[in-house]
Amino acid sequence: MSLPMENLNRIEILQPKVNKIVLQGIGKQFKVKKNIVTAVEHVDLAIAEGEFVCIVGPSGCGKTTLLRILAQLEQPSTGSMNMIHHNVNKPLNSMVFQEHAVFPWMTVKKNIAYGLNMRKVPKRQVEETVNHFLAKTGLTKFANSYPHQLSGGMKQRVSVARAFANDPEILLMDEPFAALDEQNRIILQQELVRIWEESRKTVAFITHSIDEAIFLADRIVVMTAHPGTIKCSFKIDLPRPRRIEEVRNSPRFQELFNEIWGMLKQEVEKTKRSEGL
Ligand SMILES: Nc1ncnc2c1ncn2[C@@H]1O[C@H](COP(=O)(O)OP(=O)(O)OP(=O)(O)O)[C@@H](O)[C@H]1O
Repeated sequence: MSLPMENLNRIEILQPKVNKIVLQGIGKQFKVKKNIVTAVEHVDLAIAEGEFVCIVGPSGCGKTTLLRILAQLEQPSTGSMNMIHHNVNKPLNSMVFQEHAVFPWMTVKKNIAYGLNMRKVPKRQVEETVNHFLAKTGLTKFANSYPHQLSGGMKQRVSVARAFANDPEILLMDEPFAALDEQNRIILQQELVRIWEESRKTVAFITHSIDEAIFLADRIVVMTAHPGTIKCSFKIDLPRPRRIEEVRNSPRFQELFNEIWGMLKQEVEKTKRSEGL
């Protein structure tokens, strides 16, 4: 069931969970030569502690801009953002990008350990954590390899392992599997779900794929066409732990897909019209 914007806040207040992230009236404008481009406007969004939220929306609607605001890489032009940071000795957030942003001069092991070493975590703990996430992402055999010796899917695994090993309170993921072939994408989605179900970190994950969003998320937020704002939100009431075959074969998956696509399609069509297509 889609939730119109006016019901969103009321429902979020009724949720017993604590909000980890609260965005109110967020807007972002960029100056391009003499013009002003409004990337996002009037974004009201709350993400609960431990919630996995996927954000979908038509191309150019401002998803990445919103994620960069959450990562504090971009300053909003309007509105306010509050994030609860429980343990200041750990990072508030880590970001995983579409293109595997790994350090080419470091081995897989060193890449995964990077954030922990920067925080001067004791060596033994670094070793344990790195070995744990090497195993979780199937990279143990490649611990001493360099990124150029790995496939695209394996490099993206390194990025995911590094983000989890860093142990942030919030994970921000910008289409992390978009550049992968379908088989690798499915395997990484399944691995991500498995790792996340153990840690239950707060996640904001951008994707163009409704299938991927339904499989991963507790809630899917649909954005409008450019300039992007929040259109509606869908609770994904599929049981966990999730297995991709079971999810895709369930009648509920089809229902959710149709409802979400119904909402998203209108925005994609608006985008096409505005581009004169
Ligand atoms: N640094 C910038 N300077 C100027 N304009 C920008 C900048 N970053 C984003 N924009 C503009 O803001 C709008 C939203 O861009 P953004 O990349 O956030 O969208 P998106 O939904 O992530 O797109 P896509 O799905 O295609 O990746 C676009 O019109 C884009 O051109």
